[in-house]
Parts: sequence; C-alpha cells; structure tokens
Amino acid sequence: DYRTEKNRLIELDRERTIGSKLHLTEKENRANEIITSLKTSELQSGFEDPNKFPSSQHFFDIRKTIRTSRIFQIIQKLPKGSSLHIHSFALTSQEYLYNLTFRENLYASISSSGELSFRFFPSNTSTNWSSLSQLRRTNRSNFEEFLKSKLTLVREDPRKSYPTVEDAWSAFQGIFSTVDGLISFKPVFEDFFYQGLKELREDNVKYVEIRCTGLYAYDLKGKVYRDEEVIGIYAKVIKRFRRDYPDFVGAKFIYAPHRKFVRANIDEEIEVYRRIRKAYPELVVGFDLVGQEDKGYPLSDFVTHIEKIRDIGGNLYFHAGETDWFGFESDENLFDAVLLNATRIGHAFALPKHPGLVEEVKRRGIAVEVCPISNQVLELVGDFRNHPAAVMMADGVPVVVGSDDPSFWGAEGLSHDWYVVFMAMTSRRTGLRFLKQLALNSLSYSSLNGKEMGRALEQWKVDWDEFIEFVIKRY
Ligand SMILES: O=c1[nH]cnc2c1ncn2[C@@H]1O[C@H](CO)[C@@H](O)[C@H]1O
Ligand SMILES: [Zn+2]
Repeated sequence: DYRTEKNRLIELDRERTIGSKLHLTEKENRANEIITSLKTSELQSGFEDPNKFPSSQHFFDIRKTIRTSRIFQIIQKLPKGSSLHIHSFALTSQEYLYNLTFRENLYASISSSGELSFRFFPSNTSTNWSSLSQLRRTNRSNFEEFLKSKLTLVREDPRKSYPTVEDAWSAFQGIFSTVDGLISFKPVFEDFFYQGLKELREDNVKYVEIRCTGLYAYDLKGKVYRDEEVIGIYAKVIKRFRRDYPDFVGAKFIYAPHRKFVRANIDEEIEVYRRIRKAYPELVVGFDLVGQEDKGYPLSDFVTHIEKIRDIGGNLYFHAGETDWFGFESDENLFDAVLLNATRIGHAFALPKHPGLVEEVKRRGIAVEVCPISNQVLELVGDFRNHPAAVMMADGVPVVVGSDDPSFWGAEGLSHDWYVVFMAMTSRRTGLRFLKQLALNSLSYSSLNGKEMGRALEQWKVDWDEFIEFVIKRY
C-alpha cells in the first residue's frame, strides 16, 4: 500500500547516505540509539523554536553555545581519525595565538592604512618597529581590542562587518599577513606547531595533513630557514610530540603555494616541491594551490606544470570550487581537479551543481574535504542546513571534514565542524553509522602508507571501542 511504498522509497534514499551500509555491533547499536535520541531532541527543540537551533546561525554567535550541547560533547570524545584540511598558520585556538603576542622581543609595526605586522628582534633597531610591551604600556585603553581584532575574523556583527565574500576574504588575507612575522619566528613556530598537534589530539584527532604555503622561519640571530630546513623543523617537533604522546600517529604536509603569487615563478615552486619531497618523501605527500579562486589564476593555467609535479611524485590535493558562482573559472576548477586526478578536493563547494562530475568523482573515488564553518565565515553560505555538502553526503560522495583555519574564527579542533555537519547537514535519522564512516574516511583517504595505516587503524579501533563504552555508560 501507499505507506509501505513510501517507506520503501525512504529506505532506498537512506541507503545512499555515507555510512548507511556499515554494520554495527550490539554495543554500537546501543550507542547509536543514545546518540540519535539526543540528536532528535536537540533538533526538535530547534524545530519548535528556531532561535534555539544553533546550526542555522552564524558561527560567531553560536561557538560558545555549541559547547553546551551533549551531541557536541559526544563528538569531542569521538575518535575522529584525522584532520585532512587545515593550513599551517591557523592550527591552534584563538587564545593561544593571541597569547603569543606576550612573548619577549616581539615588535610591531602599524602601517598608515592600519595593517599590523610583527617581527622579533634582539633589540630595538628601527623606528618602524615598536616593542609590544611598550605599545601595551602607552596605548592601554583599546590596544588589546585592536590587537585581537587583527588576529581574528570574529566580529559582533559579521554580516555588517563583511557584507560580501570580498570583504571577508580581504580581512582573512590580512590576518595571514599579520601573523606571518609572529609565527615564522623559529621558537614560536615550533611551539605553535606543537600546540596545534596537542589541541588536535585533545579533540581526539590523531593524524593531520597540513597545507603549507611559505616554508620560511627566522631566528634572533638573523638566520633564515627555508623549504627543506623548515620541514626539518617540523620533523623534529613531530618526533618530540610522538615521544610525549605515543598514541599520536603523526603529521604530513601538502605543499600549497598561493595561486596568485605562484604564477610568475611556478618553475621555482616546482623545484621547491622537488627538493622538499626528496629530503622528506614520507612527510611531504602532495601539492595544492591556495588563495581565492574567484580572483582568478584557474587550475587550467597550470596544467602543463602539474604534469611535471606529477613526475616528482606525491598526490594532488587541490582546493577547487570554493565559490558561489556557477559556470565561472572558479567553479570549473572542479573539472580540472578531477581530470588532473586529484586524490582529494578541498571544499568542492560548487560540486553538486555538476551532477555528471559528481558521478565521476564517485567513480574515481576522489574524496571531498568539507569545511562548513570556513564556508560560512567566508560568506559562501548562511544557514548550515543549506550547505551543498548535505546533498553530497546524502548521495554517498566520499567526504572528510576539515577545519581549514580554525584559529581565525575561534573554532577548536575538528569538533565544531563535525558538529554542524552532523546536526545541520544530515538527516534527523542519520546517526552513528555516518559518524563512524566519517572517521574511517579520514583515514582511508589520507596519504598514510600501508604500515602507517595499519598502526593508525589499530589505534583508532582501540579508541573507538573505548568511546562506545563511554557513550553507553555516560548517557
Ligand atoms: O580555504 C581556503 N581556500 C583557499 N585558500 C586558503 C584557504 N585557507 C587558507 N587559504 C590560503 O592559504 C594561505 C595560507 O596557507 C593564505 O594565504 C590563504 O589565502
Ligand atoms: Zn583551505
């Protein structure tokens, strides 16, 4: 009859969702019931009073409320596997980034247009730079506020502060320029990276692949470290971190020059990539191009060069289709990313507008790195329920969740992004199978090699079983 037929259609539809085919053990089924019932009740209160539904609002307004959600707390505990889309200068919490400005020997310079730069010097040698401690003493009243505003995109009224994508991107790029001299200082560089790993681990993420744009560091003696030397610094920190936390699987790097600046010197960048991969083949796993795609320099400009990059080895992990525009170069970057055989695509926000290409992505087993908070903060989407990846996940496109640049919008670890994905971008009926598959995807679409993957999966299984026990006991 009609009802049976409707249920059959619903079931057919559900079967396409990420994770729907996973088998759950008896204990997992119990945990699943707990999680879906908590999810339903949280959704229901939002359904009855939309003001109470955080995931339809701007992240700046909800990041504190989210912490009180039981689903969020469960997601924090959940072993999420790995974080596969994050940029090297935005790895830590906002608080940690701000606290770096209290380091000794830090100087600042403020341009006539109000842009702030940092640099560490052994002593004051130039009139262009003032020591931070002195600036703090003399400009007491609103200096901290000014400083904080230069390190974050967070504003009281984001829609007014950033009426368009362009405004958001320009502020976003500004933060990268501001933090550059702060984070590139070798002692800070090491601490910042270590802290980034620590925060990921505390959020139950045990492996990370990091996009690196400029491989550069300096110290007080004026020594400059470049390219493979910088990867060497990272390698030492990873080693130290793994000694301190043996359950952590590791970190690897995707070399990701800026599409705009690379245009003139792409051959140089290819050489850098060749050298760093030669020096650290197990740490440097691939290539990407970053920067605002709507501003041009499409992937198709680089096709012949990318052939050379392929010869060097590693994989391709392009940002592509991070746009609201349909049929423009930024949108059509998606076709290049697929044709060039990317292993994963960063954002692929525009992908569902190309159902034929979606089929090709599935056929080739390319994973999509979904970073919902980034997309909202950079003004591509308002209400998370309207995020296009909801469609891709319901259709079984392989998806992994990323946080992109959490330092700059006050997200921590990966849990905030997982939370909005789960609460706003999947069906009310979607539960633990989906979460489990997301975690598994984050390992299977990583660049871990056979032996590392074995270790990572083993660690993940231990953590997963513990998590299931925790959910059953605690809720
Ligand atoms: O999601 C993104 N899409 C494109 N470019 C990005 C994204 N996040 C960061 N960057 C770019 O990466 C550089 C630092 O690594 C920044 O210059 C920024 O433009
Ligand atoms: Zn990114």
